[in-house]
Parts: sequence; C-alpha cells; structure tokens
Amino acid sequence: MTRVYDDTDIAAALRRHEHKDLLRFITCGSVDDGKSTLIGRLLHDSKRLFEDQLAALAADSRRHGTQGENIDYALLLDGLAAEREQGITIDVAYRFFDTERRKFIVADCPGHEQYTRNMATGASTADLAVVLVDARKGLLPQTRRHTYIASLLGLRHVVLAVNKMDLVGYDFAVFETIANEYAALASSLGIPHVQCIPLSALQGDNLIERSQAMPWYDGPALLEYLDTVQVDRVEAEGGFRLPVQWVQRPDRRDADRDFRGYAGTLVAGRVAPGGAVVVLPAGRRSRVARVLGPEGARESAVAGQAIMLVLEDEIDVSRGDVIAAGDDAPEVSDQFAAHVLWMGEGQLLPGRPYWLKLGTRTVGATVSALKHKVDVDTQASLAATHLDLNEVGYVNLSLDQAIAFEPYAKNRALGGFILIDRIDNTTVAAGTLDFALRRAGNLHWQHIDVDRATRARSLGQAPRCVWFTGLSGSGKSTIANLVDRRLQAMGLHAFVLDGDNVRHGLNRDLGFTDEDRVENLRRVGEVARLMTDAGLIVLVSFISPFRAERRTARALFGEGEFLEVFVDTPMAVAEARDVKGLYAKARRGDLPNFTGIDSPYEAPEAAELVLDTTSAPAEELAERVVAMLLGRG
Ligand SMILES: Nc1ncnc2c1ncn2[C@@H]1O[C@H](COP(=O)(O)OS(=O)(=O)O)[C@@H](OP(=O)(O)O)[C@H]1O
Ligand SMILES: Nc1ncnc2c1ncn2[C@@H]1O[C@H](COP(=O)(O)OP(=O)(O)O)[C@@H](O)[C@H]1O
Repeated sequence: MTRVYDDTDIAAALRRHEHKDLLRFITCGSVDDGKSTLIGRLLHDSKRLFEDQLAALAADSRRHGTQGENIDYALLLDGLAAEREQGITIDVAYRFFDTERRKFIVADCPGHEQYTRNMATGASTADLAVVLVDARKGLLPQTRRHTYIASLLGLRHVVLAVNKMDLVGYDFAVFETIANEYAALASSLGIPHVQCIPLSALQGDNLIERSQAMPWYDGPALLEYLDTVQVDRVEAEGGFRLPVQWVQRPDRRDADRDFRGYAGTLVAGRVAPGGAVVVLPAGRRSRVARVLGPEGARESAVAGQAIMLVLEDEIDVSRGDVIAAGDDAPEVSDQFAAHVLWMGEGQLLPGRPYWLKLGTRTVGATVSALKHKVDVDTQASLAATHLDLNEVGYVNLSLDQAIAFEPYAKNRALGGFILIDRIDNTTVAAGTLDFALRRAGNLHWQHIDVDRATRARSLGQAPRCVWFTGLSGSGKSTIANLVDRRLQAMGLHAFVLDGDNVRHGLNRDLGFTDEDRVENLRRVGEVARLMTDAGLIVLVSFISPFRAERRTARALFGEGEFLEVFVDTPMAVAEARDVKGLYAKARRGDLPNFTGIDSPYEAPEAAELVLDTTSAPAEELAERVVAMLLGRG
C-alpha cells in the first residue's frame, strides 16, 4: 500500500483516514535552505515511502540529483518538470502523508522571491507554517517575507526549522542567536505560537526522532511536534455561520412539497434545531427547524461540517447569503479596510472594477483608495499609486452590494476573499478584510421627489451617454462638437464633456499615468451619469484607452442608454495631423505616457458605432451619430 499520495489521491486518502485529525501545513524557505530535502526525508523516514518508489528515486537521483550516488531527497518533491530544469521550486506542490495519530497535507511553497503568490495560495488553508533557514545564513529577507505572509494569512503557529546544524558543528550559540531573532520577528507580527527546532535534514537530526548530536536541545523533533501540536481554530467559537452554497427547492413529486433546504459548509460555531437565525445581508429572521447531514436528520452540527438547514418560516434565501445565529450574527457592510496581495500580471489600479468573491458570494468591487503598500521584507509602509505582481497593499474596498463578513483574524472563511479580473476572469489578488469602514453604515440614499423619468419627459428627450473613444487627434472633439451643434439646432439638450476641458477643472489633479487615467474616467463616468439623471444627452470625448474603464462607465447606465463610438483613426494618420504638436513632443521624449507611443490604447471590440475618419468627412460622421441617437441608425 502506498502512503505518499498525489493531489488526485488526496480525497480518497482522506476518506480512508476519516477518523484521524488533519493538520494542514506549509513549508517555505529560500531556494538553498534544503526544504525539499527536509520534506522528502520526513516522508521517507516516517516509513511512508515504499520499495518501488525508492527504486525509482534512486534511479532519478543518479540522473538528476546533486548528491552523487546518494539518494537526493529533494527529487521526491520536485513534481514539476520545470523545477528540475531550473533547480528551483516554482509552484505549490501538495503532498499527503500520515502517522498513527494524524494525517497531514503539506503545501510545499516556493522559496524564490518571485513566487510570493504561490505561498499565499498554500497558506490560505494551512494551520501551520514550517519556515526553513540555513543555520549558516540565519534570517534572510525571504524568511521575513514568508513570515509576514504567514501572519497576514492568519497562521497562528510557526515552526522555525534551523537546518544544516551539522554544518555549524551543532553549535548551540548559532541556534540560539537565530531563534531569538526569529522570536522577536514573530512577536512583532503577532504570531502567538513559535517553535524553533535545530535540525539537519540531510543527516536526519531532529526530524523524526530527537538527535544525539544536540544534547543541549530538549524540545521535540519536527515530526513529533507536528504530530502533537494543538492548533487554535478560532472558528470553533462563537455563533454559527453558514454561507449558502445552494438552495434545495421543493420538488413537485416530493411528498413534502414545502421542503426548502439551504446547503453549505458551516464555517463557525454550532447549530441545532430550535435556534434563532438571521439571514444576511437582508436581515430576515427565523428559527432552525431541522439540521440534515449526509445520513439524515441530526441533533446538531459544528464548524467544518457540510449540512443542510431547514427553517421554520418560508423566507427568501439565496446562494451567497449567510445564515447565522440570530443572537450573534456577523456584521454587514459594503466598505472595508483590507490587505490585498496582488497576483495579477498587470497592475492593481485604484478605481478599476473587479469581482470580489468571498465565501459563496460574488459582488462587484473597486479599490477606492490604496493607502500604502507594505515592504514585505521589512514590513515598512510605503506610499504607492498602484501594486505590481507579488506586492501587498493596504486598501479601502468599496463593493456594489453589502455582504455579511467577519474580520479575517476572527474567521478566515468570512474574511478572506479573492479579486477576479472582469475581462479575463483570472484571479488577480487574495485579500483579508480587516474591518468595515464606518461611513458605509452611515450613508443612505436621499430620496428626491422629481425622478429621472419626469426630468427627461419635461425636456422632451431620452437621456443618453454617447461615449467617444479614440487616439489623441483621432477626431473625437471635432465630431462631438458637430453632434452637439446639430442636437442644439433640433431643440434637444446636450452637453459635451471633453477630456482637455474637464482636466482643467474637476480633474486638474490628474496626469496621464495608468492610475490617473483610471480615476479620470471613473469621475467623468459619474458626472455623465448625473447629467443623464438631469435628462441630458451627454457627449463624452475622452481618449478612454482602457476597456475596463469603458465597461465600468457602461455599467452606470441603463440598457440602451450608453452608446460607445469608436473614432477609428490609424495612429499614423492621427500623428500626421498632430493638431496640438503633442505627437512630435512625445517622439522627442518630452511627453511621457503618450497614448499610442508609450501608453497603450485598447480598441473597442463591440462599440455601438465605428467611425472611420479616413473615409468620410467629420460632418458626415457626426450625422451618423445623430442618426443613431434618434434611432434612425
Ligand atoms: N500623455 C498624454 N497622453 C494622451 N493625451 C495627453 C497626454 N498629455 C496631454 N494630453 C492631452 O490630454 C488629452 C487627453 O485627455 P483624456 O482625459 O481624454 O485622456 S484619458 O482618457 O484619461 O486617457 C489629449 O486630448 P485629445 O488630443 O483631444 O485626445 C491631449 O491633448
Ligand atoms: N473625418 C474626420 N473626422 C474628424 N476629424 C477630422 C477628420 N478628418 C480630419 N480631421 C481633423 O483631425 C483633427 C482631430 O482633432 P480633434 O478633434 O481635436 O481630435 P481628438 O479630440 O480626438 O484629439 C482635427 O484637426 C480635424 O479637423
């Protein structure tokens, strides 16, 4: 029977070992700290490897290994081909092993500094981190970074494995200096439980059994510690929380036609029939009628169990809601202070819309302010306007709907989130909610009696936002101006918002970096929306080079109200026109971040209208816009 499992076998293995307690841990350290050797040896020496695997390993070691004729334990973990080629670990590899007492899932996190995001991935579900250092080198910037990420992701237990003690003559003084320095670091980060263990992964000292080589150490060997440590699981305390994964609706063939069950995994507390509940974010109240598990009705359920709840009253509950204890419910908010670890290839830009997924709920979100970024090596706060790959920032988040949440430190399931790019659906950040911003609860919509429709009627027109986008000099202002004149002549009420003009006033504080353009467009979108609320036809003439911001603007308007017009002029033509001499300036290097030269322009993919300014005069193109507006297009 094999006892070292691949990812795919984990579920099956877990079923076989259901009665045993599970400890999830991550290992992290620098490339040369001997991490892979340590885990390989841990698996090997705990007799979880079997003969055929050992034979394969011996053959591999001779081919790829760095240990001559000896077995290279590092190869046990190097699942990815690329790792072998580069000699560094580049992704999280999960391994499963067990002892008589416990089963373990190890996420082996990369040491290379480019791969902080992989560590965050591994740490988000772990109970404990094993941080490796080389006894000869002591704490390195990576050690600090990994410890910071571990604390950010709520790990309350860290083992500092001081490896390669054999190479420092098993010297107590070396160990003591490192251990003291690390204890200070962990305490400054608020990590409550730290165990420092001196060991040699290569020699097997203090790995499985206590080593004779270091009689001065009277603590546990690594495996012994992992086997017995009692991890804090804060989720077990307090009122229960059930993020609803799916709703079982009544089936017409069902004997019990009123049956309505809410299924999910309990992420905190304990629930039993009769208990008062509140459904969030709406705040509807009821009581638990029944608690169902896979084997039928049960008397209660606790955090970690997958259940279905049946309530006494028929109330509206949908996927993404949180059912919680009526007398101890989480808060609801739509504005937060949060930490984010940026994993996107592009930059995080405040003001750009993302999807935020927290538990079973997905809502629209923007970073409304980037307060600072954190230097993960020193934990210093640095001023920043954006985040790059692997950077950590402290931000204000604004959601387009309120959600039930808890601070991450209290509950990882209701405080941990990811941000998803709206265009390509990739995960671009992992984050932790710290607290709700007070203003969220204190702001309300003020009702105004004269509504949008009434205003539009009194102006005798349908409000619209016509959004011209195109390169500088493409012809946006020229055409918008002609459209404005025509509408005016027809007795309609229009207004031109032109980039150049708005940048003289409202947006005077903004320049042409990506982050400033995002904010520029966010503001003008909001202004355009207010103007359509007032009943106007708004002609927005901004380069608006990014798809994401045009999409955000569109989302502010009702169906059919937002009309995107791509003023399609080839770069060479716009540059030849060079109305304001800006292209020449940019080519000389006197105007940085110029669109089309050293700042991107993302052409629309589905504009309502595309105007080719090289094939028709401006007047004719303006006429096409008017025709579209009047429904004659
Ligand atoms: N670096 C750089 N890049 C692009 N444009 C620049 C730059 N510096 C100044 N200008 C002038 O600013 C006008 C564009 O402002 P916008 O607000 O429309 O730009 S954006 O939508 O925020 O990208 C633009 O006006 P138009 O030529 O009418 O498009 C330029 O005149
Ligand atoms: N078919 C056309 N449509 C719009 N502008 C044109 C056209 N053909 C030539 N032009 C010229 O191109 C220039 C466009 O400048 P402008 O409208 O200020 O562009 P933008 O506002 O996009 O920067 C103007 O000088 C305009 O006369």
